[in-house]
Amino acid sequence: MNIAADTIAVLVTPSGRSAIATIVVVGPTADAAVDRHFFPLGKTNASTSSVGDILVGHWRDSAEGQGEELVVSRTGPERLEVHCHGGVAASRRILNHLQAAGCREIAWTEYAERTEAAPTIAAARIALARARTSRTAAHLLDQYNGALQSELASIAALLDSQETSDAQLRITALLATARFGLHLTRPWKVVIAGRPNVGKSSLINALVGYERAIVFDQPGTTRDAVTAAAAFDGWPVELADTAGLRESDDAIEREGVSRARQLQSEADLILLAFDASAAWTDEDQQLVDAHPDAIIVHNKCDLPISSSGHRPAGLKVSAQRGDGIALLIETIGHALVPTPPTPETPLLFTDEQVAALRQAARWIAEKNHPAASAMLQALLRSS
Ligand SMILES: Nc1nc2c(ncn2[C@@H]2O[C@H](COP(=O)(O)OP(=O)(O)OP(=O)(O)O)[C@@H](O)[C@H]2O)c(=O)[nH]1
Ligand SMILES: [Mg+2]
Repeated sequence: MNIAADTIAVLVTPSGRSAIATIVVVGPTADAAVDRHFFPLGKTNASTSSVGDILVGHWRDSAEGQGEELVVSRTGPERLEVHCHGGVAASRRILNHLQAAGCREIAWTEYAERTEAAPTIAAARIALARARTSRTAAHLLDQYNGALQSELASIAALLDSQETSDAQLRITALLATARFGLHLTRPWKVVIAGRPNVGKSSLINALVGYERAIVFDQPGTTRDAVTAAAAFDGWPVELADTAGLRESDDAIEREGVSRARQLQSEADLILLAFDASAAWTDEDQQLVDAHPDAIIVHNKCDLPISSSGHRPAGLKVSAQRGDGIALLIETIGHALVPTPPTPETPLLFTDEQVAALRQAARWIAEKNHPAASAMLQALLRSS
């Protein structure tokens, strides 16, 4: 049987462990490809089914016995869905059969791009699958429902009617959303830094609620950076515990300290931890001066607080007892997103969107309005 190559097969469920996997087969030869391997229990097969039909049967190739029992449903004139066992091997086997029957396999992301009405909508659908919290998903759902799309259309209309300064203002406002928007699919990076033995590992454990990092009463315990996924106030965070900052003769510890400094430079937010029961030192002050935007955390507040030295204001916590941890979590959430966007706010949430809008802004500044307009049109509509 000669089956044309413009029929596609795509796995639309994630490749994790799930009960059921769904493979969409769409194109002029979808029926023939499925009929090769699907043997229904009833009289109706893929070719003779009507839209809405759900068929139960077995999937096998000629060399196999019974094959796998599964369900095929017709969801369009040239569109079938195969619902099989959710294991990776089960869906792979069916995809291999469909490929051998002439279907072209594509990734679900490409399928989203082909089937959604516009690039920003497809991008939102792809990003939604990567959202880690319901709060980030809500903002992405707004974009899926057209918030960004309609803002881009308004800007394009302004450009077309020569209202370029308004268009420029709206683009600038949109670009300002990128810092937040890009984090909807990438966790904010929060690093806990401080001198050895102040309780950094204890803090990460208290913040994530389980024993992620080793806590020990010897300074220099944490060598390599330890990360944990968490969500604060609904914002996904990658929390990193790092080696205590000090000069050391130990090569491994030195490597840990250099890794700690590297992570600090990449962080969205730094928590500087100090031991409240110990005297405030010049080294402590140097750390605070080097990171003026950091959240200062005075740990071990269950012990008598040392009054020696000029200890700056900060959050008082006890990682060991849990005192102050709830307030610290709230403070982190607020520091990451001081003013969360209201529902339905248009947001830029991919690097491509940011690059395109920056380029459009440059073109408007250079008075090349047709190029800026074309850039927006490319974002608005699939080619
Ligand atoms: N009393 C008291 N002790 C604490 C508290 N937090 C940590 N400790 C103790 O302080 C010691 C060091 O704690 P860690 O969490 O390992 O400190 P660290 O900053 O990660 O240390 P390094 O990895 O060596 O840099 C341990 O003995 C902890 O039990 C606290 O809130 N109160
Ligand atoms: Mg540690």
